[in-house]
Amino acid sequence: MKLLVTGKEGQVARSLVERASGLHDVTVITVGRPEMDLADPISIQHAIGDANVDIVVSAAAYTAVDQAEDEPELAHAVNVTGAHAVASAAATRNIPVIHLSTDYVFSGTSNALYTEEDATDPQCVYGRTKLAGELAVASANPQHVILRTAWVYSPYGKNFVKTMMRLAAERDEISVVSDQWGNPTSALDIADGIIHIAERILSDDRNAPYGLFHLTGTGETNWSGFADEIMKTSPVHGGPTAVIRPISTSDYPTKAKRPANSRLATEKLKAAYGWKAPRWQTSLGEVSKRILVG
Ligand SMILES: NC(=O)C1=CN([C@@H]2O[C@H](COP(=O)(O)OP(=O)(O)OC[C@H]3O[C@@H](n4cnc5c(N)ncnc54)[C@H](O)[C@@H]3O)[C@@H](O)[C@H]2O)C=CC1
Repeated sequence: MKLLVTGKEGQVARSLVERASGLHDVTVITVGRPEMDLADPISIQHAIGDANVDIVVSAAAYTAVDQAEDEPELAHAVNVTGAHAVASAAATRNIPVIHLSTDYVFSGTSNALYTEEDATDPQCVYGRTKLAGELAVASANPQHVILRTAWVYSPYGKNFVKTMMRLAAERDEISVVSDQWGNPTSALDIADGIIHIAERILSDDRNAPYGLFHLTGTGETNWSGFADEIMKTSPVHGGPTAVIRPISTSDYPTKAKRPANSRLATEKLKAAYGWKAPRWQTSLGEVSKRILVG
């Protein structure tokens, strides 16, 4: 099986390359800037048209949540027009697309886990562009699996786990918000899930269940609880630790509004594809070790 993944340096793209390298029957090729720019639809046509692949994984996105408030046009060009062009280029070649989306499509005012059927109401530019991107992908390519994920971390790129470890090396105490709830998700688990889904799509002769699914780490916490767990696992692998001080969102203002609750229900994915991510604490242990020990 050959996968084409957008974004060369992204957490999910690099995790897919890593996981595929351990499998003899999965090849991953990545395309990204400068030759493939999501803001340039012609470059997308070239990148996907030239590749002979089984599945396209649309993982690249404008992911700077706060910066998007100042650059709504660019965020829209990448997350909506670009995502549409990727899905459409794949559709022209009869290739299914697996597209990544976000928990930030929800307002966060519900206290329950959000299902795929729940009403969306994004509160920030990033969330609005990712929601419009979902609709654009679905309309461009009937063979689509859209995966909403959340709170992504990995050994690669910039993420919350690495930020907490850096801050712990610099200070004794770190203030972290405790009133935003969600599901920490390892990009390595996302990669495993994507490979599982892609194999199913191909083995079912492309009659696999298409549509919208939630894929996150199993279990939930708030950012302060996530930080606490990082501070527990870090010293196990010789890393720094610090005291985590819970604060409220009002004490840590950000440009983009985040949902207070964006915990996602993942039963639909489990029922359709028989796949579920490990508990988030288990995956965090693996990633912490990778960051600290290699
Ligand atoms: N990081 C997170 O916490 C979350 C991510 N997601 C979604 O999951 C997917 C994967 O996220 P990550 O791997 O964490 O993202 P990332 O931020 O690590 O990587 C994004 C990639 O997109 C590329 N990119 C950005 N603009 C581009 C452009 N104009 N043309 C070509 N490439 C461009 C970047 O160069 C980078 O390689 C994205 O669709 C994101 O929206 C969803 C929920 C949470």
